[in-house]
Formats: sequence, structure tokens, C-alpha cells
Amino acid sequence: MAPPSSSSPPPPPSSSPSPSPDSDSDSGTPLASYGGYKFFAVSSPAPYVAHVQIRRPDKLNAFSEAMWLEFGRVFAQLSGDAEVRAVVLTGAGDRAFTAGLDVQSAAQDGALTGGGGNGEVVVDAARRAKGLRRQIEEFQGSIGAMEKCEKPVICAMHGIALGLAIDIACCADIRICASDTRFAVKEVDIGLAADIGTLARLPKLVGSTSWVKEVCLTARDFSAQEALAVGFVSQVHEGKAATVRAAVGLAAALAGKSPVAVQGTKELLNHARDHGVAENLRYTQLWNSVALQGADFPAAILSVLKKQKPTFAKL
Ligand SMILES: CC/C=C\C=C\CC(=O)SCCNC(=O)CCNC(=O)[C@H](O)C(C)(C)COP(=O)(O)OP(=O)(O)OC[C@H]1O[C@@H](n2cnc3c(N)ncnc32)[C@H](O)[C@@H]1OP(=O)(O)O
Repeated sequence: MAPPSSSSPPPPPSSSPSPSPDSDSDSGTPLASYGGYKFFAVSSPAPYVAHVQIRRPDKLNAFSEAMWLEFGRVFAQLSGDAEVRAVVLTGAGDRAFTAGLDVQSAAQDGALTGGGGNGEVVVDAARRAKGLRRQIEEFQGSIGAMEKCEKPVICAMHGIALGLAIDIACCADIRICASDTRFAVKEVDIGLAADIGTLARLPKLVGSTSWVKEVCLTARDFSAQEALAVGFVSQVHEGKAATVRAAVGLAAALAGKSPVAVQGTKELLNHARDHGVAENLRYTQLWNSVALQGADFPAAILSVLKKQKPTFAKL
């Protein structure tokens, strides 16, 4: 993570990714301020880089309700953390990024069938529907916290990546994976139209509507190579360790750049996805009329002219 001094500008990260994780136990220094989370370990493998690990490997990192609520809190904290400039998300263990929704607890607690999830017996259809809608909205908000996070997030996947895994990946800024990754938009197979974001975001991430409909309607597996071919991921690496190393390298590179420029670029690209060109150009004018008044723009230009690495104050 960042050096302890907050008064002087931080040193830039080295151009090649520094200490890079080869396994779950080698992912950098644990970050004390994130120590209160039960299902997520947050460490720093390089300056200003946070590595978030989904930690429930004995259940293939399947997400219980407590987990997705915690996921939202982790990313809200990262978003406001000036010590973090880029984030890597991985799944702990050799087998899975995540096997998606915890289908066992979902089946048990009745929350997904309108029971309200709190033991309360709700008999009225309108009230049941309202409770369910709120719950889906909360779930969408928790997972969407990664997209809302002001820092760029690199999702580095391996092994099993089912259902909710795709919802999560779609919220990331950059997706990369190991060659053994087995993806599926699995929801239809558990009797559900995916409702956490895949159906809203995936069509905007890949060019072929036919492919999107094929994988979402059939729930069939697709490989890392297929994900690369359609543009769902931008890199495929041999094995988990190489994938995590590549993700940390990317994150370290982003963390060495102007946080004003990087965070502005994420904001403007996400805005561009959801708005027309004219509106986005206008939003860009307003955004940069503020951002260009900061110290990063002249500092970065000077560093280009002087052929030196720039340093940037915390943001
Ligand atoms: C409002 C709705 C919000 C979100 C909706 C999201 C939708 C989805 O995520 S759809 C996808 C749901 N996931 C699944 O359907 C996968 C279910 N799991 C499997 O089919 C298999 O486990 C497998 C992934 C094919 C792997 O099989 P195998 O290699 O034989 O390993 P297992 O022994 O089955 O698994 C090891 C261990 O993990 C537990 N586990 C695996 N996946 C889940 C899961 N999704 N939920 C809960 N638990 C899971 C499994 O039970 C095993 O636990 P043990 O204690 O060792 O028995």
C-alpha cells in the first residue's frame, strides 16, 4: 500500500509489477483497515493497489446473503480510500472464482421465494412482491458497488465462474482470466432470469447480441478462449498465478498514473455507455473543466517533457 507519510507526494510504483502473488498466501501486505470483513481478504501487493480475495474456497466461493452485503461494503470503502488507486478482485483457492449464488442457503431461507428473508410470514402478493423487489434492488446495489467504485477494478478469474460470477465480472472495468476458466450465465438453469446485472450489462460489453442471447438462454458453459474471442475478457493467461500476476501488474501500472485522470476516465467511459455522444461530450466538458484545474495535468505534462516519472498527491 502507500507509504505512511501523507504530507509528501507518494513515490511512483515501479514500472514492472512489484511483489506479485503466486498463491493466495502471497498477495501482499494485509490491509488493517479492511480486517473486519469475514468473507473478503484485502491486501496490498503493490503501492496503491488493493487485492480483494473472495474467501470461501470450501464452498467454491459461493455467495451467501451476508457475503454480497459485505461485498458492497468492501467496494464502498475502497471507493473512498485515498490509499487505493486500483483494485484487483480474485477468488481464493485453486478451483473457483465463484460458483455464484449460494444455492443451498437460498433454498433454505425462503428469501428468494417471497418469504421476506427475515422469518416474517407474508401472505399478501403485493407485499411479498414489494419485499422481493427491495431485496433484488439491495443485491443489485451491493454488486454494483464495484462498478460505482471510483477506482478501476480488474477482475481476474480462474476455474469455475458461474451465474453471479458473470454479474460481478460485468461490473469490473477490466476482465482477464486463466485458461482453465469455465464460465456460464447459469441463472436459467436455476429457474431465474438473471437479475443482478448480467442481462443489462453483458450486451453492452460484447459485440454479438446473438452470442449474448445464446449463452444467457441456454446457460451453456463457455471457455476462456471463447470469452476472449467475443471480447468478454481482454487477456487469457496460463493458470491462476500468472493471471493474478498480470492483474496486479495492470493495477500497478494504473496506480502509477494520475488518479484524477484515471478516475475521470472510468467515470466518463461508464457515462458514455449509458448516454448519447452529445450528452457525453457535454458531461466531459464539465468534468474536465474541474479536473484540468488540478495539479496532475501540469505535473504529468512536465514529466513527459522531462522524461521523468511523475508523482501525484492522494485523491
Ligand atoms: C436474487 C438472485 C441473485 C443472484 C443470483 C445468482 C444466480 C447464480 O449464481 S446461478 C449459479 C448458481 N450456482 C450453481 O448452480 C452451481 C452449483 N454448484 C455446482 O453445480 C457444483 O458445485 C459445481 C460448480 C459443478 C462443482 O461441482 P464439484 O466439482 O462436484 O464440487 P462440489 O462438491 O459440488 O462443490 C464443492 C463444495 O462447494 C459447495 N458449492 C458449490 N457451489 C455452490 C453454490 N453455488 N452454492 C452453495 N454451495 C456450493 C458444494 O456444496 C460443496 O460443499 P460441501 O460442503 O463440500 O458439500
